[in-house]
This record gives sequence, structure tokens and C-alpha cells, in this order.
Amino acid sequence: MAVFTAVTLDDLSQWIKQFPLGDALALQGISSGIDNSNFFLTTERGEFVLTIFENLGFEQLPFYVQLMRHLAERGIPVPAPVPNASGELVVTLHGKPAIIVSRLNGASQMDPQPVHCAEVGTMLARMHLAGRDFPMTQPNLRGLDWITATAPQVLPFLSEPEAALLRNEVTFQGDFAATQAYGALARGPVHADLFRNNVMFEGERLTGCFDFYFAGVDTWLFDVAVTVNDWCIDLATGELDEARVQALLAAYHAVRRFTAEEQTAWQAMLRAGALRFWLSRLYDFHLPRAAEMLTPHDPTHFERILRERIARPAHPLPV
Ligand SMILES: Nc1ncnc2c1ncn2[C@@H]1O[C@H](COP(=O)(O)OP(=O)(O)OP(=O)(O)O)[C@@H](O)[C@H]1O
Ligand SMILES: N[C@@H](CCO)C(=O)O
Repeated sequence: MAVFTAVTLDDLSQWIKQFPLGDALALQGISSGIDNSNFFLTTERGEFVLTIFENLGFEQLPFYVQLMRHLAERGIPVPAPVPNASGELVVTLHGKPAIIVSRLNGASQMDPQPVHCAEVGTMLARMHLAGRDFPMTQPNLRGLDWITATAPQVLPFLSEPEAALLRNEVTFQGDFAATQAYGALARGPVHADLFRNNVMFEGERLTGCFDFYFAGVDTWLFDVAVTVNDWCIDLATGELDEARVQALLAAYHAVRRFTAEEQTAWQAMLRAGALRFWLSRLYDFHLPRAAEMLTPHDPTHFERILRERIARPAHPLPV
């Protein structure tokens, strides 16, 4: 159960008046999700999602929430935050920051086929292009600085082969980030966590994506790598499925062409994407936060993916 802050319809009867949504008619806690309390909210104006932030403070939210608004305004299918009468998107509920966003139709596709991966590739490229004129900046808070600072904290918990892999990969990524090819990569706001459980489908049609709370400014190619490392793999082995990889990359390329620098950086970036999630999962596993209530994700999944990407270079990007 992932509703950490209890809310009733009664609690909302006055609170909802600040929004142009009419009365709240129904409220239902959403059980998935490990970071925030989420509710499906029905009002006189339609279906929405109410999120209460359990770990992020008011000062950390504008980047994410304004980015969602920016993308929604440009036709990218992401939840649109609803402003209150004063134009505020983030408001207080039970002493915590809260937002109301539009509800996306559909359900997650946890067994994606090439046709779904193509939809994801198209949407990701459109999202990157739509983010070009987003005026706010915030670095990817799970980028190389975080990786370099966090790796030493988990090293004491690791076996020697794991520790060697982590040390070598952090060094490899540090060297790669210093190259000219890396410096020349196109950058902008990226989702940075576009996993299967953060995208909705109705049949073969993508209806939207959500969970922007790891978004930040980073290379577009990093976002592509993170997405491919989840959507286009055999979950048991971490191996890339060629048909799904090709479908996702070709669809992306049809909207925004990959550059020569991106061709050069592709293999290293797939490793960077795997390292980022291996490390965050190791951290959550070995150093859980006091407030953490749910089982952490399995770190060995991304260790396998990282070893696999090192051992077997992926098919090159489309030209
Ligand atoms: N705008 C939306 N429209 C429809 N469903 C949504 C929307 N936002 C969230 N959900 C539903 O709520 C669930 C939890 O949302 P989300 O993954 O953002 O929570 P979280 O606690 O931030 O998650 P995470 O485990 O990824 O950290 C999703 O799996 C999805 O089913
Ligand atoms: N997608 C992340 C969880 C945070 O959203 C993971 O699988 O480790």
C-alpha cells in the first residue's frame, strides 16, 4: 500500500474550492508507487490525480511541475498540472506539498512489443524537442556528480567482483564525460526514468507518460539509453532484444535525427544508464532511508545489464 498520507473526501470539501474543478465527488488511493501518496480524484469537472509529496519539499518541485506544464502545453501527453485561483500549481495539503494533475487513460504495458517501443521512441523524441525552450534548469540529480559521491558509500557493502565493477565503471564514465564527443552531445530537459511502469497505453497507442520526479537537464542520449535499457530488454538476462531496440531507435530517429557524436557515445551511454540505476538500487538496498516503507528494487538486475552492455556492444544507432 503506497498511500502514506491519509486523505478523505471530507478533507477536500473546502480545500478543493481553490481549484476550478467543482466539488470533489470521489477519491481512491492508488496502491502502486513508492515515493508519494497518489489518489484518483473525481470532481464535477472530470478525472484527476492528486499527489502528496512525501519526500520532496516545496522548493524542489517547481522544475518538475513547470516542466510537465510546459510539455503538456506543447501537446506532449503528460499529466497537466491544474493551477489554483492564484495560479499556484503546488499547494499545501495536510502540511505537505500537493498537486492535482489530469488523469491519463490506459494502463502500463509490462510486456512491450516493437510496436509499443516505437510509440515510446516517437514520444521521447517529441518530448526532447518540446523541452528545448523550457526556461528553467536543474541538473540531473542522479548524474555523474551524484554517482561519484554515492559510489564510495555503497562500496563497503559489496563483494570484491561487484566493487571492482563499480570502481571501474565510475572511472570509465568519468573519463568518457571528459571527452570532446561527450561535450558535443545535445542536451535539454530529460525524463531520466522512462520505465515501463511510467508510460500508459490503450492497446498499441501510447496515451501518456508520468513520474517526472527524476527529470533534469542532461544529454538527450542518456534519456534514450535509460529508456532502451528498460523497454527493449529480456528482463531475465538484461540482453537487448534487437527488434524492440530497432523499433524504438528508428521511431526516435524519424522525429529527431541522431548526430555523429551520439553515434560515438551510444555504447558508453547505455553503460551510464545501467550504472545510474544499479547504484541507486544499491544505495536504497544497503542504506534505506528511515521513512522508506516498501521493498527496494533488486540491484542485481542492473548489475546484469551493466555487465551485459560491457560484454556485448549494442547495434549502432540508425544513421
Ligand atoms: N496522471 C496520471 N494518470 C493516471 N494514472 C496515474 C497518473 N499519475 C500516477 N498514476 C498512477 O499512480 C501510480 C503511482 O504513480 P507514480 O509512479 O508517479 O508514484 P510514485 O510514488 O512517484 O512512484 P515511483 O514508484 O515510480 O517512485 C502509477 O503507477 C499510475 O498507475
Ligand atoms: N525506475 C527506478 C525507480 C524509481 O522510479 C528503478 O527501477 O530503479
